Amino acid sequence: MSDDKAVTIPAQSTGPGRADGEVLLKVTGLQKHFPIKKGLLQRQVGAVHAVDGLDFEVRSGETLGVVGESGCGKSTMGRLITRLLEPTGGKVEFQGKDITHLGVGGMRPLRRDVQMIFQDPYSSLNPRHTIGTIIGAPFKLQGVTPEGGIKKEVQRLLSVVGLNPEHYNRYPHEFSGGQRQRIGIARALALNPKLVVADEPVSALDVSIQAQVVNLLDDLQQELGLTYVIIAHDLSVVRHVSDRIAVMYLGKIVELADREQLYKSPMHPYTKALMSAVPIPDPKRRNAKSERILLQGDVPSPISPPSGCRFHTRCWKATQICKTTEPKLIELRTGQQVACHHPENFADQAPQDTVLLTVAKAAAELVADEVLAESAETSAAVAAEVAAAAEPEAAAGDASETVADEPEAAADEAESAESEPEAPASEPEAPSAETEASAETKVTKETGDK
Ligand SMILES: Nc1ncnc2c1ncn2[C@@H]1O[C@H](COP(=O)(O)OP(=O)(O)OP(=O)(O)O)[C@@H](O)[C@H]1O
Repeated sequence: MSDDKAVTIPAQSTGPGRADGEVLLKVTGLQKHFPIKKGLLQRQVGAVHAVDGLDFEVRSGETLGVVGESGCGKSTMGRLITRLLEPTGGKVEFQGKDITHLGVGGMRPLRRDVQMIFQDPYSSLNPRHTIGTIIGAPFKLQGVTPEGGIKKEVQRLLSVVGLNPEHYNRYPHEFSGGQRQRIGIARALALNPKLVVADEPVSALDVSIQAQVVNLLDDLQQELGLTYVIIAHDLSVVRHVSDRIAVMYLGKIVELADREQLYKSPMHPYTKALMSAVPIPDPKRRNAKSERILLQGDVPSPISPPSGCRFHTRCWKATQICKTTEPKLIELRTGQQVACHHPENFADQAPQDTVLLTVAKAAAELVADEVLAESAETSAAVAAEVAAAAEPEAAAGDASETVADEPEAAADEAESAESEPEAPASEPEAPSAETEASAETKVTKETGDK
């Protein structure tokens, strides 16, 4: 989908309890490493860490949006949970049943319950088959005869997805892109599935058609009680249809939050960067906090992902701990999990670590001053709130002290993003010039090796 074109999709209905259903799908430590082989003997010389330890749940009736840049492992994740791919590690449970390593035979009954809609409506439909044959194929594969026969059921499905049932005998090339995607949706719905995984369902379509297909998916969810995992490379589509959103970066989930919370106060810097790239269609809001965050360089190779936090090579907040220690995905706020040492809109998780890496300073140059200042301000305000809530008594006595301390630390942070690193605000004593210089040299040397 083009970045400069905004998709105007009205906010979708969020029925009561839509996200409160039973857990339909549970994924634990899910991994997929594609081996890289070389030579005559086809020895394995490495692996593409496409999906590298995912943990999440999908509840009945909800829509989980999964976003991330190209190559971060979204499609692989989709194929793993629909069991089109065999995981390297971890566990996939569907309705409490472990389906991680089920064979073709074991998966057959489950194929009815879990369906996938593919990105490209041009290549995912066999051009030699009529749409009647295409949509009717799942019945034949499963040996199911619907009431009234396959033809009648296929015609019913055609009208459900907004196509003319009379077109049963036409071929895919006789339909437009949007209509072909409707055919793909009808095929996915044939066996009345519980979970539908849609991999970039609208990104191959014309912008004007995208909203129609998204609305169709939403209507079908209301009518048929479907559960969706919708994969997209940016937030402009999933923001309107998802109850929760998982943000992926290099094979990992870096943030998983309720839609509202993610938009109101994203915590991972990468989420913030992705959100800044979403065009704002409302002209009144065009100038409001819409500073675009440009990310430095490309996504690193999933063959040898960066150490620690994988985003540290492009993050404007990265410090030494980000390079050495992988942050765990933890629930910092109810309904919002994040894997970050220095989250936005929340108290710093590693406040002692304030010296920015050289790469972070380079990344900060691509981020508008306003964004850096706002980031420092909100983080400081939240930190003060958290401190006050944690120690109400102490806060009552030392309120002025606590509040006065935090913005200073934050101001240091903003400053250090632009200038040479300052002495860490929380250190009891400023480190000597020598210590500071050696820290900087070490960082420069290490990052120079990249
Ligand atoms: N069959 C495969 N063999 C080897 N590497 C693969 C295979 N499939 C995917 N990959 C690699 O795994 C990584 C993740 O790919 P994946 O398609 O899941 O990402 P994505 O986020 O869906 O990207 P896109 O939006 O471009 O499809 C990429 O580096 C890709 O090259």
